[in-house]
Amino acid sequence: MGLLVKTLELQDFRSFGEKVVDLAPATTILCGPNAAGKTNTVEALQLLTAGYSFRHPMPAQLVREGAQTARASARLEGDGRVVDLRCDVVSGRRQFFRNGKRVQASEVSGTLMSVLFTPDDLQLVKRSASFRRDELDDFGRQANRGFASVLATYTRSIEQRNRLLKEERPDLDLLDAWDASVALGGATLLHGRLRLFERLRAKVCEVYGELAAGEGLECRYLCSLGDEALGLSKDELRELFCARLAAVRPDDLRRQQTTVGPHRDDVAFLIEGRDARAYGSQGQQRSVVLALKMAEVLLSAEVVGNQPLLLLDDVMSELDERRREAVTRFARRGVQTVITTTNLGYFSPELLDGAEVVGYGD
Ligand SMILES: Nc1ncnc2c1ncn2[C@@H]1O[C@H](COP(=O)(O)OP(=O)(O)OP(=O)(O)O)[C@@H](O)[C@H]1O
Repeated sequence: MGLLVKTLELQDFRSFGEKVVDLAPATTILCGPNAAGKTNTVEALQLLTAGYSFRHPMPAQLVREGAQTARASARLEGDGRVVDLRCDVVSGRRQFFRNGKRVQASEVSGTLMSVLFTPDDLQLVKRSASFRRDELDDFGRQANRGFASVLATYTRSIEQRNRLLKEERPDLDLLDAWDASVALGGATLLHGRLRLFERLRAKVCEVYGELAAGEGLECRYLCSLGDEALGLSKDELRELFCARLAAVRPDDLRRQQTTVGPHRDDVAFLIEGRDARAYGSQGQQRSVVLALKMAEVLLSAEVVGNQPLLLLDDVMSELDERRREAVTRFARRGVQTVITTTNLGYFSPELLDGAEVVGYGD
């Protein structure tokens, strides 16, 4: 069965003074009018399970206006275990605790993974490459504890290299040193990202086939180091990255930025061989995103050996009936799911039947 969230407690968190929500083992529907705090609740659940929030707030924004500190805590139970997760916001800093012991945000995420799906995600195929990279990296941060620090180290070295490139007369010895550091960090990041992508790819295609009556989907990782990077070892990737940095150096100096590396990569989705970004209908693009989210749920279960928590924020109103039914079937497969809505009319009688409805607002 694995770990399930039993209770969420919020104190001076976002719009709440005090709030306690008991979650059902299967589906909990948070229903209420706009601005009632439904997304704030989902945000707290994501923070406690993933260690970050999709809204990327400054810590102080999590504290209720007029209060000094905020607290979100969750009790998880399952397999004879009880785990208490807590996030305090004190003096503008977030502090995470597991069973009362202080831990890093990256350590929180290994306890129970979560997959969040919001209406903004439905644009994922159409949006710029950074959104697709972030989707992979956010998943990677939860799936592998080391991934977050590898990503942070690489991002810092790219920032430093770019800063140097922007100087009037960049010190070329220093640039050599940054190239070595960018190549090392970038190779580690790319290696981890590609392994994750490979595992996710098979599942996305399989789920898409089910959603779109057998229509064929192909997912490709578009690597700025070239297709020869795919399948290389970490050391080989570092060598390739070093060579590419040397080759593009004149261009990088002119453009004052690093033009190759995992921070420039993208993911392409091809439906029946045609790029979904350029040619896909809105419905096809939405099915790709839905398949991606479902694939993340399936892969989370494999990675941590526990079904993840599925968070669906106001997404049902954005989906047509066929895709809502697909989500409903998925939610009924034994994945603990929290869904927010302003209107229960979007839910089928089968979903409502097995769900706990929690009223928000008036
Ligand atoms: N730090 C804070 N202090 C006080 N109120 C806050 C804070 N942060 C957010 N809010 C309030 O929380 C409310 C938004 O809550 P939330 O986004 O959870 O609404 P919702 O129920 O999901 O609404 P919708 O159905 O429109 O998406 C807003 O009124 C906002 O002003």
